[in-house]
Amino acid sequence: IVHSPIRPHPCFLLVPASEPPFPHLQTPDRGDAVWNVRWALCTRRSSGALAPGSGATIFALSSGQGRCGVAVIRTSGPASGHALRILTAPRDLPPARHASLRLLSDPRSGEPLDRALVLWFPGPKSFTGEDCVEFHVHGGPAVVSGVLQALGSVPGLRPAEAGEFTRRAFAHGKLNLTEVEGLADLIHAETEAQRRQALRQLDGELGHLCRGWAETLTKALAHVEAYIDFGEDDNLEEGVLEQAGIEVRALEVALGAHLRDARRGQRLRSGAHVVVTGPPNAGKSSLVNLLSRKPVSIVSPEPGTTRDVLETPVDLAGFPVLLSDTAGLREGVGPVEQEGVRRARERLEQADLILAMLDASDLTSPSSCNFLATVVASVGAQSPSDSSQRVLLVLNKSDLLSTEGPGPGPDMPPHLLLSCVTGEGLDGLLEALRKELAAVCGDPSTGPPLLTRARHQYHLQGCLDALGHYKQSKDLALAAEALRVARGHLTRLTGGGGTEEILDIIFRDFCVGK
Ligand SMILES: Nc1nc2c(ncn2[C@@H]2O[C@H](COP(=O)(O)OP(=O)(O)OP(=O)(O)O)[C@@H](O)[C@H]2O)c(=O)[nH]1
Ligand SMILES: [K+]
Ligand SMILES: [Mg+2]
Repeated sequence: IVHSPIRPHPCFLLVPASEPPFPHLQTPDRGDAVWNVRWALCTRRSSGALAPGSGATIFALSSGQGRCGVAVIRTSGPASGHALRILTAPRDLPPARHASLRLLSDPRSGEPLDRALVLWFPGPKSFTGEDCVEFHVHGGPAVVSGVLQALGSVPGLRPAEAGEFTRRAFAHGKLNLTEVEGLADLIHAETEAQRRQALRQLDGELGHLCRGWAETLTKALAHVEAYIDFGEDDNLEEGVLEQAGIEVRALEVALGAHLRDARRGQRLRSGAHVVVTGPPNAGKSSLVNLLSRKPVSIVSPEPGTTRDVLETPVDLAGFPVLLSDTAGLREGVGPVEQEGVRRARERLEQADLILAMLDASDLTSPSSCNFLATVVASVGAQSPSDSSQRVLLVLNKSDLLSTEGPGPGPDMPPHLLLSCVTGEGLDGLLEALRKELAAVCGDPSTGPPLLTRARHQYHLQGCLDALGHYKQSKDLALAAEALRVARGHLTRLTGGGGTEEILDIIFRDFCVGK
């Protein structure tokens, strides 16, 4: 099988020249690659096995590429059971959802391919909701390609496209859209916090929350529609409109709270911006190298060594971070360094968290005092709410304190002592970073489920705006429409639709007409 990674390029099925399953086709010359591909395309058309459409059964290597201990090959679709039977002939289907040891052989030549564990998942109790099979084979490339070729020779089977198993799971209602996103994030998670957040989303927490909110809106809509239809009717319970108003206001508060947090989940997905700043020679580059455990920046005793902004992705205490080293802040220098200072200030404005660094043995120098008075004071003065920048003051070169200076006085703002040379104070700094990053990114092990994508934020904001229209509209029909728009945003967030449930609720919640 040659599987093109470029979508939507088709996958070519190469059938061994020795065993043409279609006698009316001419056998290609061995080793003639182009011929082989053309010939395979002919057989593909003749067999109809690769016809597009969800009726097809798909197969793919689901574990990573390359040599490994065990490789997992999956199939999904109606011909899965047939394929399993053919590859494990003469044995019959194993019991459902039990690992069974089977000899796999090529259905065309009867040649043994591997002794493997096979799992049979009859639909709908499977990942995709369709009949699925898993082959746990030995992970050598020859075994894997042998089994893939054998599967490709079974009529009705074709190689899966990227993401097709998950798409089928979504189509069969096994996962909603936010869960699909969580699954994608889980596969790509690089840090612990990212993994936790993705797992929570895959578990459906965000989807669950949205469904709860959508239900509230459906109920409010049912109240309003009942009032429109049966307002004159004595049998309608009193205060239905007031009840809808109360529910909408409570929802507005909840949505507002989540939207205020909106950037946090996205930061956790794509990394928080942490910028190291300070006067020249404070040891900023030394700290960046220490935190990233690699020589990202040049360190030297010469002030003004770093000119450009140097950024490096790091895992800080389990959080994904884009760490930037910047030029030391000072005035009255040459044009190149001045440009470096300009870039440093620009980067500082984009920071989620600022690591402000000073030389602890040089706190009384003009550059230190100036830095404390301008940068640290101005950032620290902002309210420490989640939307504003956060700052950690680090006093470096603590190893020089006893010998060279008196150390920080009592009026120094809250700070951490560190020595990049001896490593003293690094644990304390990492712990402080963990706390700050948990505030910047949201702590995925505790807080409410986070909005991890701009799409989530868009729909929640759309919902909130529509609720605003609801409150403003004097006409009941327009109010009902605003609720419908609001609810549409929530259902689209989880990838759903449908309006039928409203009627159900009208008749379940009310005793209209008794
Ligand atoms: N004693 C001691 N020296 C340190 C420490 N950290 C850094 N240094 C030294 O301080 C000097 C400056 O370090 P850098 O990391 O280049 O400082 P910087 O803030 O990046 O300097 P610029 O890029 O020029 O602004 C180097 O000679 C380092 O070896 C420390 O904790 N203790
Ligand atoms: K330096
Ligand atoms: Mg530097």
